[in-house]
Order: sequence, then C-alpha cells, then structure tokens
Amino acid sequence: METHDKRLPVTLLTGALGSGKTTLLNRILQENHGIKFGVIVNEFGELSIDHHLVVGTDEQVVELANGCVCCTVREDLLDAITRLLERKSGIEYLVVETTGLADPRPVAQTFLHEELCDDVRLDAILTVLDAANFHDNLLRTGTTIDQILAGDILLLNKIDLVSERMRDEIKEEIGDLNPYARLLETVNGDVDVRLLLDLDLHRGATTSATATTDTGAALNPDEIAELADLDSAGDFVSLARLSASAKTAGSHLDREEISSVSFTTTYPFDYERLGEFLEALPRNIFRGKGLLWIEGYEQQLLFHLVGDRSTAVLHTPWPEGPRETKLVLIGQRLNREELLAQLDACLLKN
Ligand SMILES: Nc1nc2c(ncn2[C@@H]2O[C@H](COP(=O)(O)OP(=O)(O)OP(=O)(O)O)[C@@H](O)[C@H]2O)c(=O)[nH]1
Repeated sequence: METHDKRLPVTLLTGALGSGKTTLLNRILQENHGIKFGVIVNEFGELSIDHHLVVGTDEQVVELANGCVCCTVREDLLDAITRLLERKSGIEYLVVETTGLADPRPVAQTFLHEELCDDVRLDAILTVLDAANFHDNLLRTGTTIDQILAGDILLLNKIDLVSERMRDEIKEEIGDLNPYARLLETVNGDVDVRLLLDLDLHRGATTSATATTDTGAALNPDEIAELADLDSAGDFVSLARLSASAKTAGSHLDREEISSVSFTTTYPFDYERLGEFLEALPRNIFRGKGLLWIEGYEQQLLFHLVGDRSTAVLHTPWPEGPRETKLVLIGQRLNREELLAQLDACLLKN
C-alpha cells in the first residue's frame, strides 16, 4: 500500500442480513496481497458464528456479539479498535463487518472519534446487496436503504440467482438511490480486491461535525425522499448521509420487532427431525446460520437460511474435544420458547 497517510485504513463492510458480507470478507482475506489484516465482526445474536467462518488464522479477529454495532455495542467497537491499536500487532489494514441490521453511518462516525481519528482513517464503506432477496420485505428493512445511501461501493451480489432483467431493474433502483457510488456485480463476492481496498474515499472527513463522503455531496431529506420515491420526507431525516446523527440505542431493531434466538447444545441432532423442523420454519424467520452436530457425521454441518432459501453443507471436521452445536435464528416477532422447545425435540439425548 502506497500512501503518505500513516493512519490505519478501515474498510466498513455493510449490507443486509445474509447478503454475502462474510463471503466477501473471506474473499478479501484469501487474496495473496501480503497485507496483515485485523478484522472486527459484529453479530446480532449472542453467539458468534462468523468468527468460526472467517478464514485465515493469521488474521486478528475480534468479535462483537449480542448487539448491533450501530446502536448498543458502539462503545465496544471503540474499545475493540483501541485494543487492537494498543496491541501493536502489526496490523496494516482493518475490516469491520457490521451486522446486517446496522446503519453504517453512526459506525463510520466512530472512526472520527477524537480517540481514534489520529490513528485510523475510514477508507470506504462497502455495501453488499443481495440480488436474490432485494425485494424481500423482511430482509429489506429501512436500514437497507441507509446502507445503500451510505455505500461508496455497492456490490450487487448473488447475481447468479436472478434473471438479467431483474438485475437491470435492481441496478436502476440502486442507481436512483445512490448515483454517486460505484456499482460492481458479483457472485460469491468474487471481485478484484484492488477495487475495494485503500481507495481513500473519505479524505477530509476529520471530525464528526464535518463528516461527509467525497463521493458526493450530502443529500437533504427531501432529495432523498424524492429519489427513493418515498411519500413524505419528514420521517426520513435519518436518511441523510454521514452527516446524520447517531440513532438512539436499539431503537430501529425494537421498532421493527427484530430479535434473535440462539441455541447451543452438546447433544447431536437427529437428521430427519432437524430436517423437518427447518423445512417448516415460519416465514417471519428470515436469517439463520449455524454449525451443527448431526448424529453420524464427523464434519460440522454449515447451515444458512436467507429469506426462503436455505443451504446445509458439510464443513470442516469437528475439532478435538466435545462437540457443540451453535445455531442462531433471526426474525420478526419470534416465539422464543416455542423455537427452543422445537429444537430441543430434534436432539438425540440417549
Ligand atoms: N448463490 C449464491 N450464494 C451466495 C452468494 N454470496 C453468498 N452466498 C451465500 O449466502 C449465504 C449468506 O452469506 P454470508 O456471507 O454469510 O452473508 P452475511 O452477509 O455475512 O450474513 P450475516 O452476517 O448474517 O448478515 C451463504 O450461504 C453464502 O454461501 C452468491 O453470490 N451466490
């Protein structure tokens, strides 16, 4: 990396739940670029699954679980970065992956905090968009629009799952919302990482008072409402770009009644029973991920649910020692007790 700015560059990775952020992160880390990365992953549930899915043991991975980094764990992010800097671990580049529910703008403001702005610089905000679920009303929350508006680079991912016509429609919609961003089309985040890193797109944003992107002037709420085809500008003051003030803790998740249920167990699942449970998951559950112990399998089963599409593939073998399933389900108005009881009924306990 050739730059006169000695501060640690930070790329903020955002995008809806299940859009492909971790897949893109792994793509970045696996590239043969010789850069020593630090990674901070923020997950919504109490359990961190991503931590196990981020490749590369050399990377310094810090997990911020149990909250959304744009609200409740913002202080934790500040602490995590401060600790990474203090460790003098030789990190040359930091990638922060937010939860799919985070508004990236208050997170971006964290890097302008007086404790950090002399040591780190926000390089760019990358927003991953899920072409297959772009119009899914549950996955596309108000925050999805925030993420599009804040993105310097928009990666339209999962284009393998949609028709060309649908792709064009989505591109038009995204272009209307944020005409300033660069748009890249990807499958499994497969893109030349030089298009993503060390772009220095936030030069000049030094204090939270002056924060803005230099990919375009901040839009006022009326302009945004017009572009986004919204009925009233009044409710969308928060849609202004980085100049928007941070939201109050937890507010957007509470308002949307989104919560998660985490399930851990040291008993194996019965394959058939678990299959029936997953098949019958109600539609208000729109994201799931887990590393599961299935009776008779020596490998961990990696489960992903995004919208109405789920995959279960054999992952790496279980490490030595006791096996423990970790599963997180995210949805709207979840019946926690019922879900936990149903999962428990899928276990083989003797
Ligand atoms: N078909 C297809 N699947 C993809 C693509 N990109 C990612 N996936 C799959 O989508 C699922 C979710 O991907 P992740 O990378 O975990 O998504 P994420 O944005 O990190 O998810 P959260 O952290 O929960 O917000 C996984 O099963 C991926 O293998 C793609 O381009 N095409």
